[in-house]
Amino acid sequence: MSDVTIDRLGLDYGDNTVLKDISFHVAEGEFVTLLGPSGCGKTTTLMSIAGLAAPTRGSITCGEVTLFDGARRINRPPERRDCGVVFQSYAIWPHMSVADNVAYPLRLRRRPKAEIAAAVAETLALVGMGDLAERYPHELSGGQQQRVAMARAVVYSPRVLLLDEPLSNLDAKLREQARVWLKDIQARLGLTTIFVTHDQDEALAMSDRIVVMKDGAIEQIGAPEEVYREPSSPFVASFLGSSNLIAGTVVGSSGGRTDVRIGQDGAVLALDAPVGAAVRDVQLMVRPEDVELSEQARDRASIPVRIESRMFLGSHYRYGVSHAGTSFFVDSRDAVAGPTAHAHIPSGAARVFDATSPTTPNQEPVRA
Ligand SMILES: Nc1ncnc2c1ncn2[C@@H]1O[C@H](COP(=O)(O)OP(=O)(O)OP(=O)(O)O)[C@@H](O)[C@H]1O
Repeated sequence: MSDVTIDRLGLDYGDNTVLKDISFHVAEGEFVTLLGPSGCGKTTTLMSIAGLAAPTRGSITCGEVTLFDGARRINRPPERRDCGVVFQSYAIWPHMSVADNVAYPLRLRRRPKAEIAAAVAETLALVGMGDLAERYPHELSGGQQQRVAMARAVVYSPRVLLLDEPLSNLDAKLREQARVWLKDIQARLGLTTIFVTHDQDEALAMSDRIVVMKDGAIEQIGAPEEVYREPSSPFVASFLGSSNLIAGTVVGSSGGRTDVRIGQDGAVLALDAPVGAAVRDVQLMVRPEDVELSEQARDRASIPVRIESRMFLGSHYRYGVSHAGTSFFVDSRDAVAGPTAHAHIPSGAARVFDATSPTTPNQEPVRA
């Protein structure tokens, strides 16, 4: 088995607690992404698994093998962890040819020459670099160097693949192509993979599950659709995709439905979202793409808005609108003339968060 279990992993640099006892599990063959803003501890988590950072407490296991256990003082050296690592910088040897770079992990493991030659040829073919085996890194493009780094990481069939922002040095177009081939190789080899990025699009596009991190703690773990559509906190909502966070006041609730007034004196929205009995001040999370904008009022739930700004984003327009002193964004495929219009927020489109409770790790949305 090559599943990975992180159990209450903590890491301090002096007084600075960088990992706050985090726990998650990566199933065999699964592609899990650590996503979060700069400094939240993604790389430290990955490097702890690789054996290149020193956790203070907790444990890391891969299948039956304990890689690290603070209480039992177990700390396997990196070369005995069987983890293939690809760094943002690629870290391929400049003085070695492509073939020698890829052969390097096998030579370290003292594999027979014929086996090395066969594995290098097979792996270079896998990453589409078969014709460039004799080139040196300075004779390669960034995308090709990245393929060499990937080939070197997978050539010895590691139990786990650890990827630290491997696509971030590529330009936008190459990056999109690289997502596809990297995911394809991972799936073909069935490699248990942990991927670090701060790019939400990359995380949504590639992952089986996403671990959203903030300040050394886990905010939410779930499938891409789940963390996008059902964020557990305003932080997750605003980190993944565009979100409006609209201040409101609960003016009534019953049977899983809640009436929320926008701002102090705006319209009242009837929402399919339960809230706790004592909750009054709330934040509504609504995605711009879920709000509809029309020139005429459609029904009683239509909200009159003033159009404050308009951006053309290719596939749609993004309008900045205001209603009773509250501003939010609305996406619309069609141009709307303005200066006034009507916004329609479907009853199921908003998530309701208690505005008075701090955003704590793993916080669930407000429930009845
Ligand atoms: N060797 C170190 N000594 C002291 N503090 C460190 C060390 N390495 C990392 N840190 C701190 O640990 C925190 C987490 O860093 P880490 O690199 O894991 O974040 P990250 O989420 O990967 O960020 P980024 O996306 O910018 O790489 C940061 O506050 C960083 O300054």
